Parts: sequence; structure tokens; C-alpha cells
Amino acid sequence: MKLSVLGAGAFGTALAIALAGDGRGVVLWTRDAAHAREMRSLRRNDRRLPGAEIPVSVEITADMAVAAMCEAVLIAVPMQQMAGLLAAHAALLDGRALIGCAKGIDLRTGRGSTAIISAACPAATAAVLTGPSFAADIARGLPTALTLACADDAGARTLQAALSTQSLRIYRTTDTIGAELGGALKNVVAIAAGVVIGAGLGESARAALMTRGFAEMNRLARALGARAETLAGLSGLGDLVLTCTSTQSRNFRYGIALGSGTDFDRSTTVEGSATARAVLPLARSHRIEMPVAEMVAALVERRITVQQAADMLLSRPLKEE
Ligand SMILES: NC(=O)C1=CN([C@@H]2O[C@H](COP(=O)(O)OP(=O)(O)OC[C@H]3O[C@@H](n4cnc5c(N)ncnc54)[C@H](O)[C@@H]3O)[C@@H](O)[C@H]2O)C=CC1
Ligand SMILES: O=C(CO)COP(=O)(O)O
Repeated sequence: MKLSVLGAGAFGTALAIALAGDGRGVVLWTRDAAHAREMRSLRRNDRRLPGAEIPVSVEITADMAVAAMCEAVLIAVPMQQMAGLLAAHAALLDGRALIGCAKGIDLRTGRGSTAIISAACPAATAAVLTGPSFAADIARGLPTALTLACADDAGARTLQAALSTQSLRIYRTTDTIGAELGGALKNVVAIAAGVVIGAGLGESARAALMTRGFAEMNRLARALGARAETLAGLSGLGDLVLTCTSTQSRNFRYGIALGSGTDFDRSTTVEGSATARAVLPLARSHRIEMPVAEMVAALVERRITVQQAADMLLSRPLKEE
């Protein structure tokens, strides 16, 4: 199956490199023609994934017609950009297998990737690729396990086979909601975990925060129809552990900066900020308590201080675990 990747950020570039590793042709699309020329001449993406060599079997283009010729298209742009990208190119992309790789919830609609894809391209097979995986690790060919979610089991099996390589081990599920929410919400908890570490509250507090964060991820996901085992798998717990414990994570690093009052480059992609805000109306409409997401949303909007954030979490009523 011919594959293309939309978005030449860190993740899109890493996926293109890994998928081309087994000798198959892969198209990597960027919206920026100058960036495409630069990557073609250097065989590297110095802007987003410095140091990784892009094999010649990756065709780099800024022409969407070339990328859309492929049967399966991975969409690796930030979540808040996905709906606009699909709307702009729906005529070319509809009918393909479209695989969302962003980890977030659309602020405007409260939707995850598959609903965004199906709204823009109703004839497409909508799927999600998610799980614990840093772009730099994938590009180096380090072993990585990911979850491919597609509501149609036959579609999930086909895409699982198409995306599996020597280094990418792909598990499949039909639970798209669970896979999407696990990937989106772990970023919110990772910001909170970073705040805990940045503020010097300690690793015991981080473990408590991760556990309570996982409980609230489950509460919302279950209310929206996800399966508990999906949340306990790679796309939920697996990615939560990775992102809350590694300074390779931008969400975690952003939290550390908030917690320690240090600078952070605002142009960095940090999906958890928008997701924390997007999730609160969903939680309210399902009468679900999400104190970690509330705290993160309030912190990123500078409505509370770090001290107030810690007090918010510690002053909750005593209850059964
Ligand atoms: N970097 C990583 O380790 C991983 C990232 N992801 C997810 O992948 C998504 C993308 O992240 P990264 O590639 O790391 O971000 P990045 O910041 O490295 O790159 C984002 C890319 O998207 C492009 N872009 C932005 N808006 C666009 C638009 N409207 N049309 C076309 N291109 C557009 C930018 O030019 C940039 O090249 C995020 O949702 C992230 O959570 C998932 C797993 C791992
Ligand atoms: O999702 C990721 C790892 O699985 C990447 O996390 P960050 O977006 O926080 O860097």
C-alpha cells in the first residue's frame, strides 16, 4: 500500500523515515515549498528533526495532489490545524484511508481526529495512530509500539499490516474514542506532572498526580463510550507513563517551565494546553470531575498561580480511592 504523510514536523518526518525503512516508497508533504526544497537537497529536516537522515525512498513534495495519490494518508499536523487542512484539501483526500496522528481535541468542536476526518471527508476510512513514541526514537529506528484504531475491523487489519515495520510494532483496536482520548488527555496530565516537578513538589507527588490523572482520563473516556482496556493500553497508560516521566516530552517540559517560573519557547507544539480547555465543556456536559484538567486550563490561562494550583488539588474533599 502506498503511504503518504502530511506535515513535515518532527513526527511526520520520523514516520516517513521509519515507514520508508523497509524499502517502500513514502511521500512526505509539507505546505511550505521552500522547506520541501531544503529537505530534498539536505536529505534532512533541520527545522524540526535535526540529525535524522531522510532516505531517498521518501519523496518530499509540497504538492497535495502527489500526496493524495496514495491509498493511506497519515495526517501529522497539530490537532488545532487538522480541520482546516482537511477542509482545504477534502476534494483530493476524500475516499482514502486517512489516519490522524495528532494527540488532542479540537477546541472549536470538541471532536477528536476521526470525527474531524469524517466530517470533512465522509467517504474516507477514518483511523488514528497513537501510543508512546517520541519522534527522535522512531527516526533512529528504535523499537516502538503503537495503536492503530479504526472503527471498521477490516480497515484496522489492513492498516495494521501496512504500517508495521521492523521497528514499528502496531497493535489494533476498533475503539477509536478510547485511543484518541488516551493520547489527548495524557498530554494534559503531563503538563500537570511537569508543574509538580518544576515546583519541587517531588516524585511521590508526581506518581499520585499521574494516578489521579489516569482516573480522570478513564472517567471521561468511559462516559464517551471508550473501553477501559484501551485506556489501560499503549494509547492511554503507556503514553501517560512516557510523557509524564521524560524531558523529551514538550508537554512535560512546558509544565516544568510553568512550575518553576522559567521561560518556554511559545512556538513549541504543546497539545495539552488546548486540550485542557477543550475537555472542560465535555466534562461538564457529562457531569464528570476533572480536577487535573481544570487546574491545567487555569494555569495555562494564567488564572491561578502554581501555589493555588497545588492548593486546588490538595484541598479536595477526602474520599474513597
Ligand atoms: N513529536 C513527537 O514525538 C510526537 C508527536 N505526536 C503528535 O504529532 C502532532 C504533530 O507534532 P509534531 O510533528 O511533533 O509537531 P512539530 O511542531 O514538530 O511540527 C508540526 C508541523 O505541522 C506543520 N503544520 C502546522 N499547521 C499546518 C497546516 N495548517 N497545514 C500543514 N502543515 C501544518 C508545521 O509547519 C510543522 O512542520 C501533534 O499532535 C503531536 O502530539 C505524536 C507522537 C509523537
Ligand atoms: O506524544 C508524544 C510521545 O508519545 C510526544 O509528546 P510531546 O508532544 O509532549 O513531546
